[in-house]
Amino acid sequence: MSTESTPAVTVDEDVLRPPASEGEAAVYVRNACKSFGVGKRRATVLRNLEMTVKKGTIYGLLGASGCGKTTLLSCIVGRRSLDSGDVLVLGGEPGSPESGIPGPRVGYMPQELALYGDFTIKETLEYFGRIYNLPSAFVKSQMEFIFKLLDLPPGHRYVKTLSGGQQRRVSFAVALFHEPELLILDEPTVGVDPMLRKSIWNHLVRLSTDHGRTVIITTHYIEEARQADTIGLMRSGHLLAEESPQNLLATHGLRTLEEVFLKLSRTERAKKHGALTASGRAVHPTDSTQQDHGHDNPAFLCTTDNPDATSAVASRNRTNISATIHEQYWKSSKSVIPRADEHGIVGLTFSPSRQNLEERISDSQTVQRRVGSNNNPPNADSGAAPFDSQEVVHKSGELTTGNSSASSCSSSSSSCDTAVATSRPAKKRGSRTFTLSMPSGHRTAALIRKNFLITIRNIGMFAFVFLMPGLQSTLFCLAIGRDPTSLKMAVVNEELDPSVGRVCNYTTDCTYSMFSCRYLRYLDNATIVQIPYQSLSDALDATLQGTVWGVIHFGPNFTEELLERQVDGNAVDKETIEGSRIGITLDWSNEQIALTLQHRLVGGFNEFNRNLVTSCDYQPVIPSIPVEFMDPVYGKKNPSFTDFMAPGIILTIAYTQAVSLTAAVFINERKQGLLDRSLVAGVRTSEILLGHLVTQFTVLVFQSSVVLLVMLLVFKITCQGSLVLAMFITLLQGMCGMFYGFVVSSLCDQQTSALQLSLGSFFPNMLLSGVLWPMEGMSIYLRYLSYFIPLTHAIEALRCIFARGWGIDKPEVYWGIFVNFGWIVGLLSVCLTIIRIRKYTG
Ligand SMILES: Nc1ncnc2c1ncn2[C@@H]1O[C@H](COP(=O)(O)OP(=O)(O)OP(=O)(O)O)[C@@H](O)[C@H]1O
Repeated sequence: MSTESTPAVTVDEDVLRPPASEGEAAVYVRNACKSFGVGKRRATVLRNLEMTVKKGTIYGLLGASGCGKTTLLSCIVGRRSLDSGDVLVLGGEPGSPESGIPGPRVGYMPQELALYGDFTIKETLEYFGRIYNLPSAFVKSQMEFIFKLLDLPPGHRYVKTLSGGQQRRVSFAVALFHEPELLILDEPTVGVDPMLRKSIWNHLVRLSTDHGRTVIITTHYIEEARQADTIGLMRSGHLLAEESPQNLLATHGLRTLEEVFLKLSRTERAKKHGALTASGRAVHPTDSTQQDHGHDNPAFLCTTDNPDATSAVASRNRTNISATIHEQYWKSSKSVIPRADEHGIVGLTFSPSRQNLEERISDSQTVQRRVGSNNNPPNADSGAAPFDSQEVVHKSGELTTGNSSASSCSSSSSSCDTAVATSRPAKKRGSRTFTLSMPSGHRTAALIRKNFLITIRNIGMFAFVFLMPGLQSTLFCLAIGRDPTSLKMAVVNEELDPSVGRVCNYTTDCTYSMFSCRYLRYLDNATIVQIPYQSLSDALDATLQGTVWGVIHFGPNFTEELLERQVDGNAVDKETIEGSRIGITLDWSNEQIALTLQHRLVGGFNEFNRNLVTSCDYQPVIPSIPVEFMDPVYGKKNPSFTDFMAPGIILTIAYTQAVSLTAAVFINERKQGLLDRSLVAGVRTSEILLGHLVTQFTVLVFQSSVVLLVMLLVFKITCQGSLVLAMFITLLQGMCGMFYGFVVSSLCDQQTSALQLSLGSFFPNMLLSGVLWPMEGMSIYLRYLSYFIPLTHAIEALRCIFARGWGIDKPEVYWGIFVNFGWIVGLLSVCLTIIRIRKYTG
């Protein structure tokens, strides 16, 4: 690899030290037990497993599918915890600052691809470079090197367009990229051709022998593991052997590792058979070495195998084991200080005291040199800021600080050894160091950038985010709340001559004799389409057939009877009343349409009546009722249903869009292994949440603005009050949806269950919150329930702003805001609790 382009940075002289001495252990596992499931479904995957990975060596972990390799690795990188037993990684328990896990001291390649399909190869490496805060010069030179080493396709190629083997190589490149002290690779050579496999192994050997890196690798190609320093042959959750390949072959007198593995498996099966026969239990003849589902050999029973084991015994065992392991570890290990600092990468470093650290920093300032090879990826802050001030550790009342380049400049490892050795006995098992961690700026910025890029690059997602809200609000305004038009009504006018088809010859003449025709003129033609019928029976039949929505019927003497009624007032007989009646028969199967027709027919009669008085000087046909509706206090006299529904629709769009964008964020990343990779790299859940929060909030502001603009400007929905307040309530509602989405996303493992939970919230929200129908129409019990729904109060508040022009001083408005805030805080707490319980914490 070229050394020309590497920048001058501050590093420790000790960084390029030779491989670690025999006694040093990078990973130390004792009595590891791990089970999945509960009760009868409980399956033990790791059984009292013991493993020692020496520093500066390659450890090949081999075993049949399902024997627990991935589970073991996930416990080593701290993504899962053991039921009992201990793991020490680089001098500390995973998750403790001493171990450097999570953080840049470890490079982890999970079994899943763990890549963003919408990133190019170059962007992928740059992204992880940003996560690790690597300087751009280092990223550039390292990229050249890695592209050549792994024979990667051109950097502009999108990951999703690569072949399976190419994608695995990119995933491998990510693990290698920052040149970590410990590489944990879960099947990196799957789907890789033999030539490239050889070059990968050569590179791993170079990393361990020349630069003292430690590698743990699982592979199904047993023979390629000959190049490893140590091989762990794993079966049924424990190691059958842990030896160098040469020793294994020599001891068993066999030619291949595969033969050794089969021999050991058979021996163990025979032991198991013996043990079970002795205990009177049958062994299934098809028990295979190829498919490993655990076994019941009492010799390998973990405490967790026995569900009845008392917690006291388990706890006592654990304490004894813990005490022993620590003693053994610190005896066997040379106990160098954890070396995140050795690489000059930002990381948590345990140090016995602030004073000691400061001494080391002051020493280090004299040791500056140009990096001779790329095995020491420097921190972007190298030489400028010795401390990553965001990573501050409180331990036993002391303040110690995570350090990048500064502590890497410590004068010598032996002084560090002394420092750690003296501090070690003070460490109490189980008293996990409390880490005060503010979200880091560079990681959060990288996550936000990543979220935006993914949103923009994914066409489906882009359309959903940027076009959907406008489309939804347009569709709502066009489809909902408008009055129905072109409703066919049969007209049977027996005043007219049947021989000419009973069609009115309209005229504006006041003396025109037929009131029936005069009335029909005042009907709203846009709403009612009049279809003449010869007889009442035909018209009723047409209504029964669904051809028309109803019938308007005038008797043969309609005009005379009406005039008689006008003259005689209340003294008319029953026959006159019936003869002067306009008979309306309606199809009420569609209430909204029938109500519209009723409204128009009555309205038309009022117009006809008024016109007779004003234009033609007639007396009113019927005396008007003594009720008059004055101008409304709020709203319009004839509001459209759209006005009523608009606030609810605006808030529903904001809520559902936010839920649908966030409900799957963790699920996707978790399934693809991206969450594990990010968390092992040192990304914190708070940063992931913050990253999504910033991205989604930006999207939400855009979406809410579009919805309000479409509704208010394009479709002229009335807003009497403050637009800023309306926007604020819409954003709050969107945030409720966002946090509900985060809860769903952290709770569900599958997209289908996330979808069900999201949809499950949509309908109760919609139906109970008063979006579709006034709350006053609900039963009193249902109303109480609806008061707990976040949408209910927000809709009420927005309606008051839109229709009444009220401000924040009114209880209806500020109550809507309070309730939304309450929901946001509640949902955030639930989300954080789930994350903590389900161990997504970084
Ligand atoms: N979350 C889980 N819940 C239940 N069982 C699990 C879970 N994860 C793993 N297992 C089970 O634990 C066993 C060991 O799985 P693991 O993935 O560790 O095997 P492996 O040796 O890595 O296999 P492979 O080589 O095929 O990847 C398997 O039987 C698997 O079904």
